[in-house]
Amino acid sequence: MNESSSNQRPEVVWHDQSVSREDRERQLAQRGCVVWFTGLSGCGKSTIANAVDRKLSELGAVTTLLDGDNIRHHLCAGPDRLTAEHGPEFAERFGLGFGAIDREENIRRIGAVAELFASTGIITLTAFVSPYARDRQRVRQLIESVGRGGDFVEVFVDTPLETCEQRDPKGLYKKARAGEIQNFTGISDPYEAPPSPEIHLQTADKSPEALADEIVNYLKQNGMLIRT
Ligand SMILES: Nc1ncnc2c1ncn2[C@@H]1O[C@H](COP(=O)(O)OS(=O)(=O)O)[C@@H](OP(=O)(O)O)[C@H]1O
Ligand SMILES: Nc1ncnc2c1ncn2[C@@H]1O[C@H](COP(=O)(O)OP(=O)(O)O)[C@@H](O)[C@H]1O
Repeated sequence: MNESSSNQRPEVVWHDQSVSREDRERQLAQRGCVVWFTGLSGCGKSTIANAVDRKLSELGAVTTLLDGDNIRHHLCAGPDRLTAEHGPEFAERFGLGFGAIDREENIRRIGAVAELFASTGIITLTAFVSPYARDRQRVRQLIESVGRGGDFVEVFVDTPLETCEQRDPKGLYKKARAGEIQNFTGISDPYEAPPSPEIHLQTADKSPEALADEIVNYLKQNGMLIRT
């Protein structure tokens, strides 16, 4: 792949690497891809993604899991986490919150990291609310333009808001309803459901294990796991 045409600055030039993606995928006996979970807070993204990760690992696949709460500790930390070490100006510039532009940058960074993993032949699972269709579409474009069509597998974890709010494992819905958290997805901020995800998980009355099996079967059927 040659990205020099997309560079804005001529002094920054794309450098092809000597071990190709195909070499790495042959070695791993799998196809690098991004399995992108999206849905409301509490819909089950982390639980199902962890179950998929474990099942794939048991099948001998090489995987990684990027999970919202963890990524917001470091790569996409908020201003509060950055101030002590980097100072207020840096924290203000690079720290991310939950406004629309902050979420856009959050998803852009994660998309770029996911692309790096997928290009190394790794089955990359991501679990982010990612409420905006345009942000997810941009990641899809990146993954598929650097890799191949079908490398971006969007998984809509479709759990009704009422169920998520009943679960409320972190007490965030309660705080959002009380006005203590602003821009809370589903309460005071939008969630744009994917119109045509590769996998639409209707979670009602299904266990995380059963839902994870649906995803593993999709990956097997679509040639991501060459050894099985
Ligand atoms: N305002 C607001 N809206 C939504 N979610 C919030 C908010 N504030 C904090 N949280 C907690 O942060 C987790 C979502 O982070 P993400 O990085 O996945 O969000 S996003 O993709 O940028 O929209 C989300 O994690 P999950 O519950 O695992 O989805 C919440 O625990
Ligand atoms: N299919 C399911 N059925 C019942 N409970 C579930 C299911 N999936 C997740 N849960 C529970 O819902 C809560 C939120 O799940 P979690 O994976 O943390 O959601 P998210 O990552 O989308 O915020 C957890 O307590 C989890 O055990």
